[in-house]
Amino acid sequence: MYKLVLIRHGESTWNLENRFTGWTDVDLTETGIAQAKNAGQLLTDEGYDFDVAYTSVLKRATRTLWHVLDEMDRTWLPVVHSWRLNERHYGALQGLNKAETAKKYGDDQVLVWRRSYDTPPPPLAADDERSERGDPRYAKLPAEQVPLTECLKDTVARVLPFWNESMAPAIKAGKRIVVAAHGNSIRALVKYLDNISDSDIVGLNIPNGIPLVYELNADLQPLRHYYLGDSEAAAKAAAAVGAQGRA
Ligand SMILES: O=C(O)[C@@H](CO)OP(=O)(O)O
Repeated sequence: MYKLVLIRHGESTWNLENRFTGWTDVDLTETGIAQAKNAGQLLTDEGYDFDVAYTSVLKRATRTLWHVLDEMDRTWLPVVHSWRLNERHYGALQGLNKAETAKKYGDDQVLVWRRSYDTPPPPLAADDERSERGDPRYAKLPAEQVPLTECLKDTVARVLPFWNESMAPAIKAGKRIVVAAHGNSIRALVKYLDNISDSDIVGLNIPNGIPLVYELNADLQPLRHYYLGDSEAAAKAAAAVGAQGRA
């Protein structure tokens, strides 16, 4: 049996301000730092240890990982960064307040933009100053691979090659891995692992900074999954994430 640990980053400044974030590179708040440290402490208390860590190229996930590894006295572990673990790109919604957007367009429309499997939010214009095209961290990608918007289906399509080519082989080689990523890149992975339908994935929300453990069989099929620590608190925090897009 293998174990895979997924952690959504701690609270970010734009989580606090309730703004659509996507690929915008905002930092953690003090609460977010405390959540990340707490996740590291929980993992230590429960006897977890890792051989390799994975994260995105965004600082809220990277710094979450740093705090987790620091708490575990594992700052020396190899860390693999990939843009493929980035948050789902939020297109022209990046920067807007979620509740205000729901006031303007309605809760149902915002739910579609936030959680539907295959309807992307309106795209950014390529020359919009918010576009990440031209950002040095994506310099090796062809410009058209730097998204202007994404639905979850698009995110699944770019997370899965990384799972298949890097993470899954590492797990099968016996490496214990921890992944610090984002609400929707984790939803993409969970949808694939648990084979969740396009309609059921709408109801899945991932809370900040709580380790989500997947137990996998030899073929990397999930046997069970659970949040470490207080499961009621995790369920409440996930429901609160769901409510962020209401007017
Ligand atoms: O804004 C975002 O990028 C994500 C995660 O914070 O939000 P949501 O939960 O609305 O998909």
